[in-house]
Amino acid sequence: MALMRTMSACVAVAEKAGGVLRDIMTSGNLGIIDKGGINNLQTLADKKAQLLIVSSLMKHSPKATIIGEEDDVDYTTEEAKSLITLDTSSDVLQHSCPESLAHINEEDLVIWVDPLDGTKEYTEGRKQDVTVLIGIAAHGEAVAGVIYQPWYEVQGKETGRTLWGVVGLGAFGFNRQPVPEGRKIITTTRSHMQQSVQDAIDSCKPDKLIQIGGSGSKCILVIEGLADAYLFASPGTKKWDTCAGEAIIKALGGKMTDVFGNPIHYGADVSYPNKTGVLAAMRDFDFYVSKIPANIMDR
Ligand SMILES: O=P(O)(O)O[C@H]1[C@H](O)[C@@H](O)[C@H](OP(=O)(O)O)[C@@H](O)[C@H]1O
Ligand SMILES: [Mg+2]
Ligand SMILES: [Mg+2]
Ligand SMILES: [Mg+2]
Repeated sequence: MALMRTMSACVAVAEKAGGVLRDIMTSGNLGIIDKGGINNLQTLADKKAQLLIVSSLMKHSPKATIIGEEDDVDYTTEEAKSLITLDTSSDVLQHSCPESLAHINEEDLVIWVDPLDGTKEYTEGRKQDVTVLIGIAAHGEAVAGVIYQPWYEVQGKETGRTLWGVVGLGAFGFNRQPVPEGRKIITTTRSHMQQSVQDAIDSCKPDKLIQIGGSGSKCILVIEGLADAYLFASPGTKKWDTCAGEAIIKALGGKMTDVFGNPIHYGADVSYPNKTGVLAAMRDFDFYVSKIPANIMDR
């Protein structure tokens, strides 16, 4: 039951953090900082949303390990205390924990927090690409996750939405489109395109390519059946970019690995970068793996 309790808090805090992203965007004062590297920005929203999420989860699930993207956040301040919320999601709590995960204790959990995925797009006003990502791993594997989309539109209104899932239970908060047999639509980076990424895509001969920002937004395309694979043959994403999406995709019967089909490990002691890229698909997974040249990232 520890997993469902923690997951119910993750869903509630992801939604609250989405409110922080909306408020700071509305204020117009984003406080953009360049963290170095290619298109690697931080804003006041990344920091405040992480402060809210991590302070709240430390209080709610004190025995879990929590790893957030931003490393310059002080959890001992008055601001941190004022942002703590112990809300939980009744949508999550109405479900029982799947038997396969019932033995997991709070101290087994590693929570990967990306308070604002798609920061570059956030600074450009590309709000549909922005998400809040919280993934939960146990014994090294992604087991549960929430993706909150603060600017998701319903009938022209930016109401936001929450997609969440637990492996062995299922995934909720979206409608999956019926997907024609054999279709190959690939989604990939918008702002980190390079030769290895293009070569891997070309080798799969997709029917169509969708380039959007953010790892969460690309996972959503796969989850909803609007894309068939998320393929990024390059270093660039980190464990907090992929854990939540991987858990939801797995909960739906799909798969996420590196581009060679090797599992991504999410234990507390792993290195953060996904050095050998990302591949996620709901079906035809082996087809995509078979098309990736073995030396794709050494060229
Ligand atoms: O949380 P941020 O830093 O916005 O996460 C980014 C990654 O840093 C970035 O590398 C990924 O690149 P693309 O948008 O080009 O795919 C992005 O997916 C985000 O996850
Ligand atoms: Mg970032
Ligand atoms: Mg990210
Ligand atoms: Mg981020």
